[in-house]
Amino acid sequence: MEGHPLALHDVMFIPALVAQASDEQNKKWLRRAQRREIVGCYAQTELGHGSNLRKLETTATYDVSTQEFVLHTPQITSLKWWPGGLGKSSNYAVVVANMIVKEKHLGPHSFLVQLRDEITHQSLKGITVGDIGPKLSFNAIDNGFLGFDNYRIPRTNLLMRHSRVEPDGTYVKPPHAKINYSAMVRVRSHMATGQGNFLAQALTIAVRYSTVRRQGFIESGEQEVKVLDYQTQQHRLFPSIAKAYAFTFAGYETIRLYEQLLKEVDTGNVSLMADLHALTSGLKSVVTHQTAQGIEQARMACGGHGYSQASYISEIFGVAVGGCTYEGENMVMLLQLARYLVKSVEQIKAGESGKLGPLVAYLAVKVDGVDLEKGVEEYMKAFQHVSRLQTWKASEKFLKLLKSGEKREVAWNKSSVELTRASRLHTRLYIAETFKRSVQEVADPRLKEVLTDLLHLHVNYELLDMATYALEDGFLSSSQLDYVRDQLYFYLAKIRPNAVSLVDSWEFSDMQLRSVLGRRDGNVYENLVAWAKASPLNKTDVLPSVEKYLKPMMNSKL
Ligand SMILES: CCCCC/C=C\C/C=C\C/C=C\C/C=C\C/C=C\CC/C=C/C(=O)SCCNC(=O)CCNC(=O)[C@H](O)C(C)(C)COP(=O)(O)OP(=O)(O)OC[C@H]1O[C@@H](n2cnc3c(N)ncnc32)[C@H](O)[C@@H]1OP(=O)(O)O
Ligand SMILES: Cc1cc2nc3c(=O)[nH]c(=O)nc-3n(C[C@H](O)[C@H](O)[C@H](O)COP(=O)(O)OP(=O)(O)OC[C@H]3O[C@@H](n4cnc5c(N)ncnc54)[C@H](O)[C@@H]3O)c2cc1C
Repeated sequence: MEGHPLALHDVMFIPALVAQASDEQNKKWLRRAQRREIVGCYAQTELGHGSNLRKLETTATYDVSTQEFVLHTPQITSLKWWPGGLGKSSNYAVVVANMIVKEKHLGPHSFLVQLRDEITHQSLKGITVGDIGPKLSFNAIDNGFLGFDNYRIPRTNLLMRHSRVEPDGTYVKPPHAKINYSAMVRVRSHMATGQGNFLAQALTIAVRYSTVRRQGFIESGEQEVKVLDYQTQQHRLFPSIAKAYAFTFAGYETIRLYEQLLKEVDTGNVSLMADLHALTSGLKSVVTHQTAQGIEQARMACGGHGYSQASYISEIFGVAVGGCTYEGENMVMLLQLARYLVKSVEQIKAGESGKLGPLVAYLAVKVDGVDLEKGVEEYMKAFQHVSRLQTWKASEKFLKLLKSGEKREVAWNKSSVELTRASRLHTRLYIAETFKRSVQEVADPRLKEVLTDLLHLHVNYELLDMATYALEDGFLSSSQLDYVRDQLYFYLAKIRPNAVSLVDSWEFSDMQLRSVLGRRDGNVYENLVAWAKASPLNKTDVLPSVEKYLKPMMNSKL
């Protein structure tokens, strides 16, 4: 769980080579990387800049006389800072640097750079590299820093699948300005399934423990109840079970889209890039945020024992919450999606609704009301309505400020909270729709029935959570919201008998979960005692600190 020092080799280094190095370059590097003859990482973020890539300070200046790039980090803030696996494990890196050719700044480009000797593993001359120190989590990964002192690499180490620098310094542009960002888009496409998996682990622990833990009574009786029978406990855990499934389904779709994008880019078609960038920016932000919230609720649902490291939930939280920051800070990424949404509104206003992509076509279609009792399709229309309402409101606010003479960037900043709200609602609609589509495709009738219950729980929970938007313009009445509440409580109770099976179906082994509370056999109490006895503090009855500190204090006459 604490991560693996070679994780970034597989997660970003190899994918960056696959997507950005030419076939000829990959003949030299890819097989070696796949065989782990060389170990690499993805070094982009700097001490002074992570979000704003256009301001990266590391430069790669082309020297036409030697046909080399000179890599340089001119000041402290230019040091690469954060890349996973960079500090100690990697001997190579894909380094993102601002490329300068014939004094022209050509923006961020990726280079393959050797950092350490392949035999001795010592850092090479001109390179300063090390570990950045302990973090909230991921402490088995050596996130590192990296500086270059006019460090030279061959021209051919610029990754040249999409753009090139010829020996004489002629620059051949890529087919899309942001094609060099593909390694990030890839990870973002995988994050919904990855985060769904973290959420699923925490829920497995909390749900299993909630069937072992007995406390209090619902009705007076002989035996105290399992805490999972409390409606509040179900409300804490079951909507997150639905989300873990929903995120996984949404993630499968974005992974498929990314694979399709890779193929299309190779044939020169970059039309999917903007859509996938917008979609994955929103999805990574909503999913990581909701996952962190869900894991924290799972921890609290385990009461005091949830706070013990024996639960292992705090470890899962630490790793998962990193996703709110890495691969693009969540607010920054929500604002990327918002750009796309505002552009869509502008297209509609210009009478070009026909040009809208399938995921935003609903922004042009007004719905007057819904009959929620007719089922999930009507809920989808309600989600569309609230997302459309907020997207139009936020866009109009921005466009009005622009019209009043504000600079574009200032108008944007003044509208940004509303814009991020629109992005979240749009993404939650997408998650609900992929959940619905995925459940429709399930062939096994018994499985379909249980997943349909989860889908119903999800749409009722989500709609209630968005109620302010739906009430704002009278789209939903308070009696409709009462119906949503009743449905929510109905599905909590309906899911209860299947709750343990739903988490067991994820098939985490005890070794994976590392949790005393979430043990498959349910023998929690005896193992908690064994776990406590194994604490290093219990190795001796009396600690050395007693002689050193306690006794002098206790014997003092003051
Ligand atoms: C088997 C695979 C496994 C994968 C597993 C991955 C995750 C699994 C989950 C859990 C993990 C499990 C175990 C853990 C193991 C390891 C940990 C995993 C990963 C951690 C590694 C982390 C790595 C990193 O963090 S790398 C650094 C990431 N950095 C960022 O994300 C920076 C964010 N900033 C940006 O991306 C950009 O600066 C920006 C915000 C997008 C702005 O870019 P800029 O150039 O300034 O452009 P703009 O002027 O704003 O926009 C111009 C125009 O371009 C459009 N645009 C921008 N980007 C893109 C793009 N990528 N594609 C297409 N279009 C783009 C933008 O929208 C705008 O368009 P417009 O003008 O039409 O509006
Ligand atoms: C666990 C972990 C692993 C990482 N792994 C890697 C790696 O392998 N390789 C790599 O290169 N990097 C890696 N990173 C770095 C990571 O990608 C960046 O930290 C991340 O992109 C955020 O950038 P930042 O640190 O500059 O945040 P900042 O941009 O400084 O964020 C600070 C605050 O400013 C706000 N903000 C910034 N810009 C804007 C804006 N335009 N509009 C509104 N608000 C804004 C943010 O929302 C945030 O609230 C990793 C980070 C972590 C935590």
